[in-house]
Amino acid sequence: MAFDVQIPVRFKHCDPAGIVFFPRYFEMINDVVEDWFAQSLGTPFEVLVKENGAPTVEISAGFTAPSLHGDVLDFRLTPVRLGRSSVSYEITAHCGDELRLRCSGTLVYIQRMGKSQPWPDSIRERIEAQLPSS
Ligand SMILES: CC(C)(COP(=O)(O)OP(=O)(O)OC[C@H]1O[C@@H](n2cnc3c(N)ncnc32)[C@H](O)[C@@H]1OP(=O)(O)O)[C@@H](O)C(=O)NCCC(=O)NCCSC(=O)c1cc(O)c2ccccc2c1O
Repeated sequence: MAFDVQIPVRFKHCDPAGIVFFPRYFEMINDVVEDWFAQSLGTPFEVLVKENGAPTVEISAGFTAPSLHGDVLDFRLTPVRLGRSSVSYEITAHCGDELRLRCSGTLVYIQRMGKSQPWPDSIRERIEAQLPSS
């Protein structure tokens, strides 16, 4: 089961050429992950960060067509691997039928500013239920 969210391309996202500048895509990707935790995993980051964290340890992205101010991007996040303390995901963003980006990333559940920790059962169970093989 995937998590879907729309993000409109705003003036602040665009470079002087009028297209989304790539660091802004990484901010959008983080927004998608934050929304996934809040809306789908039952743990908003503002709650999670009180005693824990979830830093990204690996991320890669490919950009297949430019996005313009006013476009509405349909982001889809799919968790693809769940470990003891890590989760790997894939994200796509489309505008209409056109693929604009692909991304794969891994984040790790940690003690605040510390070492990796096993996922709490409440989060683990929700991610497990969303893995493609489930
Ligand atoms: C995150 C670390 C502290 C982990 O180090 P540690 O020694 O505790 O654990 P391990 O090395 O044994 O690994 C645990 C776990 O992670 C998997 N893993 C580690 N590295 C990779 C990798 N490169 N690619 C894929 N997977 C990896 C490993 O296989 C283990 O998996 P299991 O499932 O088997 O447990 C340490 O790595 C670290 O500090 N890294 C630096 C992280 C960082 O600075 N990232 C930069 C961006 S910060 C960021 O994005 C971010 C920060 C926050 O504070 C947030 C807080 C809240 C929400 C989001 C945040 C956020 O996005």
